[in-house]
Amino acid sequence: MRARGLSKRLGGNLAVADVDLSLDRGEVLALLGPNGAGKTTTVEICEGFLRPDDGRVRVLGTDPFTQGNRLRPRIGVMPQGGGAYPGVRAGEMLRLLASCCATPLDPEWLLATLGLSEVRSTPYKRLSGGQQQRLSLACALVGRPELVFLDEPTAGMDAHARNLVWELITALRSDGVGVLLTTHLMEEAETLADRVVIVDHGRVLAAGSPTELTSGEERGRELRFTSRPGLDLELLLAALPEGCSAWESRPGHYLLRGDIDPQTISTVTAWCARHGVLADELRLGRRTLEDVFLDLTGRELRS
Ligand SMILES: Nc1ncnc2c1ncn2[C@@H]1O[C@H](COP(=O)(O)OP(=O)(O)OP(=O)(O)O)[C@@H](O)[C@H]1O
Repeated sequence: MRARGLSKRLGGNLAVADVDLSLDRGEVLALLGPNGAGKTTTVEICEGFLRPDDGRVRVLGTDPFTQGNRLRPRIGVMPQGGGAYPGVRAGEMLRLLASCCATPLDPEWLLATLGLSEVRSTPYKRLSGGQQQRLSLACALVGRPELVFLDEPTAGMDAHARNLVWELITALRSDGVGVLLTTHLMEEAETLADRVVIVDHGRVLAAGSPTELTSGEERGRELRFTSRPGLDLELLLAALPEGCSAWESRPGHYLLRGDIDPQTISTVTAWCARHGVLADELRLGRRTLEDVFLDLTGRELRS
């Protein structure tokens, strides 16, 4: 899949602004961003449900909007919120879909893999939110798609169900399926994705593998901690070795970058002691995707 310069205006808002994406077979691409970032709109353009105002997208060699009939049998779509006739039973729905596909997966196998065997005879409306989500995923996969679009695939799931879904997505990748998923969970993007595209307000803020986004040799290590806002960093900076930088990334959140060794940590805690405050949540290591988002926008991903 290749998309270049996608833009879409919805209700006066620029929901998607000049977005580039690419996804190969056997690859997981995560669109990571907070609510309203434009993830669903971008995915719906790639699925062919929305026509972009600008830009071009090709999915499996087709234009998804004008050649949807050719494309649909080859892709799987798990929309946000799912949706089905309320009285239909889980197994019945999956078998019905399987009967429309040329070479379907075994519905019973899919139900078992997603932990749904025991609710195969339960009407859709009586399934929990997480079970409805998993059934929606099973429906997206039953036709053995070459490429799948998963919009917030684990939203509302408990940890056990989420792990089942993560394992299945990993297995899809091993089978050569391309997976485009949206998420606002950085753990999900970090665990599953080969490449992550961070979006906010419809725009791509950063793109790369989780390692590229979170490390980068030039950045060195990072030390983060929280404390009282507005601490005077002058004394700390003077005591730090050359090449270290320190700043308050947002009120009460302090960040040090550079060649951080045990002495640096001792300097930081001594500086805190001089201010009569505790260095809370002191954390040394590489950045998380959450940190990347915070550094780019000054906001938390979940906000
Ligand atoms: N049909 C619509 N009419 C007007 N504005 C819309 C419409 N659909 C979405 N928007 C707006 O477009 C922007 C992007 O929405 P979109 O649903 O693509 O974001 P998202 O990243 O998927 O968010 P979420 O995680 O909440 O689903 C938001 O500002 C949203 O309010």
